[in-house]
Amino acid sequence: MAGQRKHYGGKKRKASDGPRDDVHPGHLTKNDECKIIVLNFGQWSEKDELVKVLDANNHAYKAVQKLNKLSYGFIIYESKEQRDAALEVLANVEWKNGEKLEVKPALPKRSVKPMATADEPKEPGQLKTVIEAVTPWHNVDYAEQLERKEDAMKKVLIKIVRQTRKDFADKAKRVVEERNRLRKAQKVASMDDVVGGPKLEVPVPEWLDATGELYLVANDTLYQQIMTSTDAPWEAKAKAEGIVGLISFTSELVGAHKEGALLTYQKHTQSWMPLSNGPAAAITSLASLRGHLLCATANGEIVRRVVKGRRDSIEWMTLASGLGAITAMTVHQGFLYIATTSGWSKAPLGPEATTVLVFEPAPEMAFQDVSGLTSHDSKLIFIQKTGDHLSLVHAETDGTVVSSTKIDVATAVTSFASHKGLCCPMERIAPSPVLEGYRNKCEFTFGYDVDKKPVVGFRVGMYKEGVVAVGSPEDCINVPQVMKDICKTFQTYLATSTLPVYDVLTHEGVWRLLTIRLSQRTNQIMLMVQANPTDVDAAVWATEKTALVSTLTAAHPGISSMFVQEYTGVSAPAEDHPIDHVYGATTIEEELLGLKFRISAQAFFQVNTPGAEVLYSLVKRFAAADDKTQVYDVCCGTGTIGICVASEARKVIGVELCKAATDDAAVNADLNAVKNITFINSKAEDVMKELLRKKPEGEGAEFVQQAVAIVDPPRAGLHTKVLRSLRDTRPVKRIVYVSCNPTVSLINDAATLCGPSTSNLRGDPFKPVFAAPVDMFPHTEHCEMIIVFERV
Ligand SMILES: C[S@@+](CC[C@H](N)C(=O)[O-])C[C@H]1O[C@@H](n2cnc3c(N)ncnc32)[C@H](O)[C@@H]1O
Repeated sequence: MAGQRKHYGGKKRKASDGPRDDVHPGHLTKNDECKIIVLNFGQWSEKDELVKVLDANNHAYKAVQKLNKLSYGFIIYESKEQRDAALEVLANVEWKNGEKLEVKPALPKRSVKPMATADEPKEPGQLKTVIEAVTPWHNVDYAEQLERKEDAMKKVLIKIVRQTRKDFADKAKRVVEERNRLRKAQKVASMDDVVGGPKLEVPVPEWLDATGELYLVANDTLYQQIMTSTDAPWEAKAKAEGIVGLISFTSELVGAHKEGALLTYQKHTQSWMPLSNGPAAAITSLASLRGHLLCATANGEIVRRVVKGRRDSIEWMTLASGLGAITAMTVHQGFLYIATTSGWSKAPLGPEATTVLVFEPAPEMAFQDVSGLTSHDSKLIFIQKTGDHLSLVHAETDGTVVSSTKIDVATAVTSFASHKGLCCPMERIAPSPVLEGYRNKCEFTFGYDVDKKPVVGFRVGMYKEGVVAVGSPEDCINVPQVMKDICKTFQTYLATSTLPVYDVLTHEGVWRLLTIRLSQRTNQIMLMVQANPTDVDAAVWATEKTALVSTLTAAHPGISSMFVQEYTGVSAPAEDHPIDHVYGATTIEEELLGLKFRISAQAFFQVNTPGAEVLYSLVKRFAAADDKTQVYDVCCGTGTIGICVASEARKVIGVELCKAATDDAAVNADLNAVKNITFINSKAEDVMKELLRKKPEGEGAEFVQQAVAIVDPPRAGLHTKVLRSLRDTRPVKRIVYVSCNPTVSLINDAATLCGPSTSNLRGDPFKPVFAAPVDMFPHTEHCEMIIVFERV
């Protein structure tokens, strides 16, 4: 470490002295007021990309900030006034792919509030216990955690449809505008006479019809209408004997059987699967309210399903009674509407609606003989018997009829629903094989607890919400015991150390982070201590490191490797920031699916080893590689996925940014005697285009007929250049996308792979064909998701 070490050699401050009180931690700097956050920076990992766009637009600013790890960036201005004026201008500036910059004023650092201490009143929700902060779902039954994650992943699949549909609609609009412009320029009367310019037709792929379907049951048959027009044909889809209610519920189509059971419709097999028991009284209609299933019963009640555990213990809570014969119901624009034999009523959906519903008449809906009711795109849609036939009526909320179309497949309907489908079938979530102590890597923070005592553990809330207090990891169920023990030893050591822990608010102090890696199969332990020894005398620092190594290794003989990283910066260091090896081996070894993997300190490795085995087994199955397939393992880390699939493929090429990881990957191929794999140390965006275009090389290259890309990018998702190259390379038939951030970057990347082609985005679109969530992080809301894309 260059530079002079001073101050702490003279024992000015000790860890036990606590944080400095004289520095106001929540101070607002001038810069904080003058920043704009660019939210959709994600696909451009470097700030230069934004600089280019701003310069091309002659935009004045002071600086651009972007951390490689984050998917957003900042533009800094000289003054608040300049910032405010820039906001409007920037909203119309486009990234190079035509996407508009998504900008808003950055939150001032005021949001970083002073650390709350035990004697200060706490703002509700600000401070949590460590267990709440690290494993917020620790109290939730595991079966229910899986249920919640499955529901969240289904929403991802629905959002992919919506986003892609929107992209097609926007493209169609742009085409019409362009044709109009040309029509005016060429002074011709009709669009047909326009010479040049894009074709008016923007064909929308069929899978996008999943956004809107109507279902009805008549003659014991389930019929479906794709909502392209009100008179679109009704198609028989499946047998539906005894189905007396239908509802789109957490993205599944749920049916109520006349004998009481609730069933889910399986689109791909066109069959019904049991969901749960129904209430005691016969069901006449179903509705979905804030994630709860409501049933209207033949005895005039509305009851809510209360699930205890994972669908195994069901109770029914009565929300309203004495309503007469309810023939149909739906939630629509803040009300629960019911149609009964004596007219319509509606109940406002206030906060108490999941415990009690109070109905009032809805005279505006003066429609008789209604046997099905749903809400779609701000309209009420219902089925009404008029004379000897049924009509499908679309109406406004004030009762105005927008359209009424004869239904010609039936004269009586037992149930009816609108349904927004998933973009592709999804497997049930694969649970984590281990629920406790599953993390093979943890990053512990040094800091002060709420009583200002130095501690090594986890922050008890979000830094951005002003929480800097740290708590002991002792109660964290996802942390292995040996890691907790090492933290305890370090904490005892802190009490004797002359060096204080780092204070994130004053940027003073030394001990910053302790990363522990534990190989779950070989029990080797690697430690990385991050410290800021700027103000420490060099000799003192050297003595301290020696003392630390001997204290920790004496107390924990399992420690096989130790590093120290000196870092003075404010936020996280770059991936390749140097680390000093201070003890034992430089790597540890882990085993996965019977294969061995060397792991270096800076290389990525999946944090849940048995979970990774589940994930990789699925990826291998979905990649469906054969001896005619060239596999690209994009963002390959230590080569784990590529090495696991290599035995089935003709050839595998791994691409990875981190040098330590590609070095490991090459060693790992040798360790496992895998010969048909090579690794390239590079940013994927810099090499993928060329790699994909290159003719297969090496032994058996002439047999290669298709390419499969397995992509496992960081949270920001794939770089646009990689997405473009994948789309624009015809031999890429299948993409297996493994996402650790499905609710954000996966949706965007899927829309890019599947959306309309543009001048920047060439090649036939892909379509999602299959999805499978994997729970790698029990007791937290995080979920890993795999989606397989194939060419349309
Ligand atoms: C989620 S990890 C997956 C690693 C590996 N597939 C595995 O399962 O262990 C993402 C990897 O992408 C790498 N990475 C990040 N940005 C990259 C880029 N622009 N090009 C290539 N690799 C990148 C990271 O270093 C990290 O190893």
